[in-house]
Amino acid sequence: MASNSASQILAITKTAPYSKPMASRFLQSRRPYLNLCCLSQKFSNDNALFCLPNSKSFLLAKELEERNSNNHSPTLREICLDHVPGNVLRRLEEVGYLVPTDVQKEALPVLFSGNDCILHAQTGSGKTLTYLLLIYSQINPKKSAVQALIVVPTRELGMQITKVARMLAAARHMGPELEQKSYTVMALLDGGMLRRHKSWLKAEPPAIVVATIGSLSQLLEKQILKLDSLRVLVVDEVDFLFKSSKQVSSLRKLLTSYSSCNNRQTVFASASILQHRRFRHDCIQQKWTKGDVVHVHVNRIMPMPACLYHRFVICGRKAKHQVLLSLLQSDLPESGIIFVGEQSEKSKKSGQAPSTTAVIDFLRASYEGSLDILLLEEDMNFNSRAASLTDVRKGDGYLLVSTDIVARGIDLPETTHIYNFDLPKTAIDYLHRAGRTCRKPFSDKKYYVTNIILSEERFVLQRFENELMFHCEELTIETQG
Ligand SMILES: Nc1ncnc2c1ncn2[C@@H]1O[C@H](COP(=O)(O)OP(=O)(O)OP(=O)(O)O)[C@@H](O)[C@H]1O
Repeated sequence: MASNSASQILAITKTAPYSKPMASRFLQSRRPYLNLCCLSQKFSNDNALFCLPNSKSFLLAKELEERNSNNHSPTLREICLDHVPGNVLRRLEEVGYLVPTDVQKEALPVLFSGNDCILHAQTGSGKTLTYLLLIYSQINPKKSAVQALIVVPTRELGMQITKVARMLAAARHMGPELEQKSYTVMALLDGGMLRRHKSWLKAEPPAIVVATIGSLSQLLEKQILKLDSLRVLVVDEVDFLFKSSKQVSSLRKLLTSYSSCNNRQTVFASASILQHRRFRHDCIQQKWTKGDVVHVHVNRIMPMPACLYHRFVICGRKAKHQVLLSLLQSDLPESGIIFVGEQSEKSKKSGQAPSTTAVIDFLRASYEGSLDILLLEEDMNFNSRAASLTDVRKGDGYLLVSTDIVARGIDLPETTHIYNFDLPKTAIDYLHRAGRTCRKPFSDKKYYVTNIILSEERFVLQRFENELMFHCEELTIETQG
């Protein structure tokens, strides 16, 4: 460790066990000494620079270093060493993934030892990185064949996972021996440009494919996509896919006919696997996985993250919009998602506008805050859906009005508030909607889920509370007009 007390800048070497959030948490416990807003950090290959604002910095850095030497909790690098290529590990550190989350700590050793795995951990706990690291440990970039396949329920989630997979593959510090060949990742998602994908698949199959089941099935049936060299198969949001009557038969076929569990490692991931013992049994019976599949269940007594704070407001149907507005005015979210129920077929047939439109129109007319008001729902075309998510990710702050289409897997870490304008249908849907916030694994900030309900819906919410073991606090709102 080197210190420069004049400028109070410290260079701490061998900081691998410390991520920015972890260092921040440590320093936060010494808040009287520090104004954390002034803390910044830069990572190079193995070193980090902590810029600390006052004369206590040397002391703190020394303590950090001591902890460093006493710390037995393995870093992500230590867990992945000998399995994941060095260029991917360096990329991990460049983007700030240094300390493993609980699911990464528990599941990666199991996965690296070759077991099939049911990854069952809270929303926002880092399951994506877990299975991507397994994939990078297994695939050979020099081989031109599909070696890993990730199946997802929606185009939006597929785009997000493709981005993370490509980000890990984009190694800037590769040695000359690795520079010639990098990992290729293809997104085969509903609404994509399938003709272009077909020629690409034939000419030079990518190492990793991220796919929705519909697009995937078409290409498998036409034998344009072959899975002979498949080493890892991941099914993300597995409970959702098995529940979907449209997708389940194609999924079963993929798991047993197009490839065999004996020739691949299989990973099923979700924050909600109901009757998980039964599911594991089915996995083995149906030969979706090998017989020694491991159920990695993290935080089993707490299905939802502890940093979520749940509230409800009871009001009449006509007052809901006004209550939402009052909540936005008092909460001042950094960014928020407003979940609205899907339009029923009956209401569609009668030519009524969907509830999302009514909420959007109301907010555009009445909301005077600085957040962008955006819409994302199934009935929009794929380009408009992508445009909404791009706008959301621009980082200027948003209020995203959406249906359950964004409830599964979508990672928008800036979201501080969730509003259930309409209650979800099931406790599992509640869990996934709520899980669109609280997505910074080492943060101890509080995040809010607020339910705007009619008095007769109170028992439904109470049922969710019992099932998911959380407490929801009543809020009274004074509305204008
Ligand atoms: N080791 C890590 N250190 C810091 N941040 C991490 C780490 N692992 C994952 N993250 C971040 O945590 C967030 C949530 O991760 P991810 O999307 O994988 O959650 P998930 O478990 O798949 O959640 P869901 O069940 O909702 O899909 C992401 O923003 C990701 O970048």
